[in-house]
Amino acid sequence: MNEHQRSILLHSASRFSPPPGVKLSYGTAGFRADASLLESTVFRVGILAALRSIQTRSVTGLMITASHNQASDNGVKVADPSGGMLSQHWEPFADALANAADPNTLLQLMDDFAKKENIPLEGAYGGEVLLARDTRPSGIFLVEAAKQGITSIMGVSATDMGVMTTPQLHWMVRSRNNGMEASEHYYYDQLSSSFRCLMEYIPQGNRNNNVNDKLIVDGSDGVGGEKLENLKKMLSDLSIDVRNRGDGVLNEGVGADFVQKEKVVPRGFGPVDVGFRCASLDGDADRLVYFSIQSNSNKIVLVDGDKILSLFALFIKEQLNILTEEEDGKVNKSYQARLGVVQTAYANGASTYYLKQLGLEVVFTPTGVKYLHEKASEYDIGIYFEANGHGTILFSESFLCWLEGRNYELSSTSKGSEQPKAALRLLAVSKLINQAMGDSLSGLLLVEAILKHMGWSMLKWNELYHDLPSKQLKVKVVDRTAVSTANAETVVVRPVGIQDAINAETAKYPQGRCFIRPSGTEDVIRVYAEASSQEAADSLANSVARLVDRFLGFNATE
Ligand SMILES: CC(=O)N[C@H]1[C@@H](OP(=O)(O)O)O[C@H](CO)[C@@H](O)[C@@H]1O
Ligand SMILES: [Mg+2]
Repeated sequence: MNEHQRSILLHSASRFSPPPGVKLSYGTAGFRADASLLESTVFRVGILAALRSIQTRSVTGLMITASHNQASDNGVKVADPSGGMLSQHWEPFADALANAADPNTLLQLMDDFAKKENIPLEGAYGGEVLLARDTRPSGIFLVEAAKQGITSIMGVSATDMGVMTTPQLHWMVRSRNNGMEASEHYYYDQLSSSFRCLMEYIPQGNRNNNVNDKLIVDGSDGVGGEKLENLKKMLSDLSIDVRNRGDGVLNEGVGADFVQKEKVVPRGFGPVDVGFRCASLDGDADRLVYFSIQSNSNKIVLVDGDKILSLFALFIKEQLNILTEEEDGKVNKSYQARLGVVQTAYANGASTYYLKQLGLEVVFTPTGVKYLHEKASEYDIGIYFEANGHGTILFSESFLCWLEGRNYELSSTSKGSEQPKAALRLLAVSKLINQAMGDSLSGLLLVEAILKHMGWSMLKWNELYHDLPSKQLKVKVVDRTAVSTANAETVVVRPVGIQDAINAETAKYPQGRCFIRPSGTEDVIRVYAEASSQEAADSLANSVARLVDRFLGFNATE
């Protein structure tokens, strides 16, 4: 890098020293920590996003959020030009940048990386980073640190999009790079118009089925509530009551993570809501779960990401079947779309069984949406979801091209039949559902449209299959990196011996399944267990947690 660039960087980096003794890692979802520790990290991620923009000659994104974590935490992550997560091969560089002890080390790292990756640092190529934050107050000063980082790279500008949901920011990055308008208005417009299109093609018999029509949404006191309020104004076919819009404490006793893990009624909901369809978003609105409240109790019936995935898969499969069937019942061989479903080991075993029974191809990846997203993008239509409610449907370019053509053909030859409607429905889904990442707002509209299409109540949807009882625990250990896993995190390869012990324990339980893995966002080992009864799942999880403690705990005996 030239002297001018060096001096700009040395000057700005000297104002953002990393907190001593703190080692951060990019993890499953970027850097996360107590907000007071993050200023230098965010500054450096600003540099990273700027370099990525120069290298790819495209717009990148920087999002400041700690999602479902407590309000005092914050975090930062980069959106790649596609709108997806930062390319995995940049993560070690992200770690090194964040942990560089002083400005000179930082510059040396940048020099080496820029050489290796062929990134010109002389300001010859302009770049741009879109940045946004969630509603955390600490986001205000962290955005400033990010801007300093971005603009300390010559030729790169920072465009502050303000307070946005994480999926909105990723959507905007993707749109900009596809040459489309990236405004928030256009985002709402695309979602609401494709939703209207889906409603228009609802089968006749189900149009006026108004049972339990109101949807009540818990906004987790985060960014999603307000955004949903805005979106709502553009929808006429849906009655939505938005609660927890930001007056209470973010993520405290509310939100998708709380509802999914605790399976109890979130704050702001009560007995008057029994019988209604309810949904929870998380703090940055990239997760969605549904639930209903059981009468006279604090308990809920949870309809999680696995069931949203199942509903989507069923609908997509139905539309594909209509579209590829010839009038006389034979299958049209012109295009056999590859439909794939992607889950993680946390998916309830009953959902996997159900999806396979439907004849779908189901594959597994490690936890973290970057892995699921990548896998799903290998299909013509790839549907992925984590049980916690993060997921989306990806459509390949070649499939969309074929679909556009088929739609054109059908609109002139088969007017009025189901086939053109199926093509239009699939095209509408591809516009409604966020192609950059899981998005609770677009996911919610698609769930609502499909329930209307099927004429189903939430109860009927929930009856698709019955979840196997499960239990999740966290165990604090001396060093969670001592655990390494294989086969999409279902088998522990290190420390030696623990997997045999887990197997022996699991074998004692009918329909037992259990795995452990180090969390990518918290300093814990997670234990997941499933069995034929809740007592059995609890007991299996507890015994395996004890095993983890024996092998890796503070008084380890193995
Ligand atoms: C069991 C669980 O819910 N794990 C979550 C959690 O990751 P961990 O690596 O398990 O901490 O946060 C991730 C980011 O939000 C999310 O992708 C993932 O599904
Ligand atoms: Mg989130």
